Amino acid sequence: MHEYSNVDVTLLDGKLSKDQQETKSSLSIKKESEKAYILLVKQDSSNVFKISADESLESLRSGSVGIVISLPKQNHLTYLLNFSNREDAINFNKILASIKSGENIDDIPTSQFDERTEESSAEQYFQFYGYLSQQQNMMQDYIRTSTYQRAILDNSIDFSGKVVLDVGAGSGILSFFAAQAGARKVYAVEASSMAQHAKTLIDNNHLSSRIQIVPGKVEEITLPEQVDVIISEPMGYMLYNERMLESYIHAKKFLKPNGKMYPTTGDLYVTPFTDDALYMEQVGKANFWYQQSFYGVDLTTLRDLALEEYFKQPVVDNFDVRVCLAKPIKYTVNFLTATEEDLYEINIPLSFDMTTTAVVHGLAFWFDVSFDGTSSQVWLSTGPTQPLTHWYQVRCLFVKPLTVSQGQVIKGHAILHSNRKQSYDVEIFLEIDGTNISVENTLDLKNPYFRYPNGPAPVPPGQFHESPTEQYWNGLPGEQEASGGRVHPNANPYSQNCNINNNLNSSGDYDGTRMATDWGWC
Ligand SMILES: C[S@@+](CC[C@H](N)C(=O)[O-])C[C@H]1O[C@@H](n2cnc3c(N)ncnc32)[C@H](O)[C@@H]1O
Repeated sequence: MHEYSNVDVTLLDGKLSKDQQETKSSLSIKKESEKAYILLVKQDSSNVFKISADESLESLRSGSVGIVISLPKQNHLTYLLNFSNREDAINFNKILASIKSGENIDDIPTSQFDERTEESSAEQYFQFYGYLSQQQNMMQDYIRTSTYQRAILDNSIDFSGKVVLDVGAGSGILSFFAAQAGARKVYAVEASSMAQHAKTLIDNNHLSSRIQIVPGKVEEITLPEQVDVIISEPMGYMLYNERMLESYIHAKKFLKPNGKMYPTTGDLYVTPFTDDALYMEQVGKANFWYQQSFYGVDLTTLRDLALEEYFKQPVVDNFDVRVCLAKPIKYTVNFLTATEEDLYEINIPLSFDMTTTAVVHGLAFWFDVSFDGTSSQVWLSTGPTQPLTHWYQVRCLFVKPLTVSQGQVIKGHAILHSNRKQSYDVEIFLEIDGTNISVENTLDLKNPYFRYPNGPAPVPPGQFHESPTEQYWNGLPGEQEASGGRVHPNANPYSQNCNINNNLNSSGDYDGTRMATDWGWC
């Protein structure tokens, strides 16, 4: 069934009685005995009309939220339906078009989410988020959760007495922060079975009068009122994985004019990197298939395919920022102004001035998001110079690296093509400017290689410009004075922040979305 709330209806030839002209009715398209019907129901549950939706029905968009429908079989009665938002009007019109073209109503996707998602992907995705352990994994990412709490509490002026929508509430943790900041009402929308657990937490924290769980997908639920603020944590690997940002943007149909979005902007950074160890590791794995007599079997014909397969996997881990070869390029999305369509294909033109001669093995990615509150702007960064988060950083390798000389310019692009697996195919291309020497690859962001970092990222070789032994011993306590009290030049930037103890889930499997990690406390 397809449902739309808060629809105003007007009979254009004026025959609709005053009683029938009840505003804010709910409209649905239903199937009964193999026939599709449009049903308009008033708030008191009485019917305004029930008409059969078939090929004879005529419809026309009128403005951004209006649709005129005309019923030739009923003396050309003509109604103007004004929807509460543009998305609903577009969706309703699309469904009418499908019905008129003879499509079975059961085969028509019920929402924007369904339209862009394979059923099997959605099933696995929401099953994953139904586990308490997965919610815990995110909640225990201290940098992530603390930054959200600071962003909300530092801007309590945006929340106090306000109505808030939490998109993908999970455990409800962000809804609790909104309540702590004084929100009058929070609608916590959650599509997985975690919704029930969140309700338990809300009841037990005596907040059921202020936080209301709304089970379901944000694309498919209705709310009784428009909201002042939308909060969410929709970021996946490389910012865009999971395609949940589209659900976050979709939720703007519930936002009052000039409402706020927490987070407000997302910046994806891209830069070329060099890392022989990573490159050789991937080639080494594929070289297993070079064997001519593995238990007496010749495997060699599959070696090239294996290489292709390994290099299709984006690598999720952390690295020392010195593997980066140029200042990163930034691609910004403002969630207040972006549309869902803007995220279908993300095209990032690239141009880097090489300040050193190097072998470029691929492109490195990370992201920052900002919370633009009225009192203060707060940032959450997943960059290699910042404390590690459960998003790590992501690197996409070329099968053949590119050797570039100092002073040369490399140009190209990174294009993220969305797919129906709630992820992206990542197309990367680089060319040395003024030559025809280029490299390219297309990777599958849905299937990354988790290269679990067990401690600080190693310093790239060749970074010492003084004797490391002298530096170390002169830097020991008691030697501070002798060394001029300088900070050890190769101090691990993370060691002061967090001890990260990563464990894969017990089966060692990739869990489909975010890696199962066990976050140690700082
Ligand atoms: C990354 S988790 C964040 C959970 C929680 N907000 C937090 O910060 O800890 C995303 C949550 O959004 C839910 N979700 C994803 N897409 C959704 C959608 N379209 N509608 C409703 N919930 C969704 C998932 O089930 C998951 O629990």
